[in-house]
Amino acid sequence: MATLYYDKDADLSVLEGKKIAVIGYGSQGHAHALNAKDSGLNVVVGLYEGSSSKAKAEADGLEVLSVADAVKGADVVMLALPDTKQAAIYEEHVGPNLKDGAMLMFAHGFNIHFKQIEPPSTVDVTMVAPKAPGHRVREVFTEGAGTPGLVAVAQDATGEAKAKALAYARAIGCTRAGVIETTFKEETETDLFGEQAVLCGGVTALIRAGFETLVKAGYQPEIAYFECMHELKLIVDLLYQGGLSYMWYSVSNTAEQGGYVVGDQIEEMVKEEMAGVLQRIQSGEFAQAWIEENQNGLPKFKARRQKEHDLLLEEVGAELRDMMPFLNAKKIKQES
Ligand SMILES: NC(=O)C1=CN([C@@H]2O[C@H](COP(=O)(O)OP(=O)(O)OC[C@H]3O[C@@H](n4cnc5c(N)ncnc54)[C@H](OP(=O)(O)O)[C@@H]3O)[C@@H](O)[C@H]2O)C=CC1
Ligand SMILES: CC[C@](O)(C(C)=O)C(=O)O
Ligand SMILES: [Mg+2]
Ligand SMILES: [Mg+2]
Repeated sequence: MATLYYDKDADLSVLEGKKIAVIGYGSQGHAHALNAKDSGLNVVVGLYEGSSSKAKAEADGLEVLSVADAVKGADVVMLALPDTKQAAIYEEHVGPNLKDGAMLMFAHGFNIHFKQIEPPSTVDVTMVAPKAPGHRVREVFTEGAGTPGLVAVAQDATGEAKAKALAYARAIGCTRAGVIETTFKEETETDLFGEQAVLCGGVTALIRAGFETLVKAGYQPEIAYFECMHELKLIVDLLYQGGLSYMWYSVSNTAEQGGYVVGDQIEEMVKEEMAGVLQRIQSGEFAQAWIEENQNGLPKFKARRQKEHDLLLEEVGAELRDMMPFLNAKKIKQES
């Protein structure tokens, strides 16, 4: 049985009056910094000169310092930086300025588990990994709720690492929903597997394949979009609220019967592939390839991102979302 922590198990006062440095102000960083500030903690943000996030953080009422100055004297340092940039930034700006007894934190275990960062024995090393995209971590918090998270301690130099990590989890709203105790290894491997095989890779593959099958067969792209993408959110809402049973209860019996028959076929087709995906994560093969792709300047990653952006699915979807102002549709500028 998993060990779960809620607000009642996390004492925020252990971090009150301490300097909390959130390094990076992207998806996770902005949510951590703002939620922790709203929880009454003393937060500064660390960014590089010229960062596009700097003006945003300042407009949000946060003090922005260089990474080195943010880390100096900090009691807690959360590395909310892209995984593949963390090691170099740690080496140059974080490690040399980290005080003894500070807590170095991660939102994902990649760099500790794959040994890209090896902190000194004088600091606590912990993780609070929200199981949600950062923008939702912030939005849900402002609605008075929270996103679930995972907590892990890799190194306990002070004897207080877990209490401080739980206090941080409370400050960003995770203990409102439930925080599960884990290890860096378990978080890293399950997170990579989830995002690759199910949440991001798996789901988008099903959407693209469904959309393209219908369009190729001559059906209107707008109908294919509603069927394979828009309605997915409404189905997922049912899963989120009541699990598989509530979703099956809400859809028609015809959908349920077809869903079982075809769903079982698809499951059979992907299970072996999924085992391979997990094996490549566990062996470090995925991590190594991803680190090398970054070292080469991301040619394959950028080409694949452009291909996704250029899909008919994306063009049709943007037009339809524009007709539904209540969606608060988001537009992403494609980097060159
Ligand atoms: N995205 C998510 O929802 C989730 C992410 N995580 C983990 O959280 C961590 C952060 O990921 P994510 O939030 O996606 O990252 P983002 O890419 O969204 O944000 C990265 C931030 O780091 C800044 N940055 C980049 N280079 C430097 C530098 N040299 N010095 C200082 N700041 C820099 C960026 O600035 P600029 O804007 O100028 O580029 C940006 O503010 C990762 O470990 C990730 O695995 C965990 C759970 C979910
Ligand atoms: C599902 C993707 C994720 O793991 C997350 C939002 O939890 C990430 O790395 O962004
Ligand atoms: Mg995740
Ligand atoms: Mg992830």
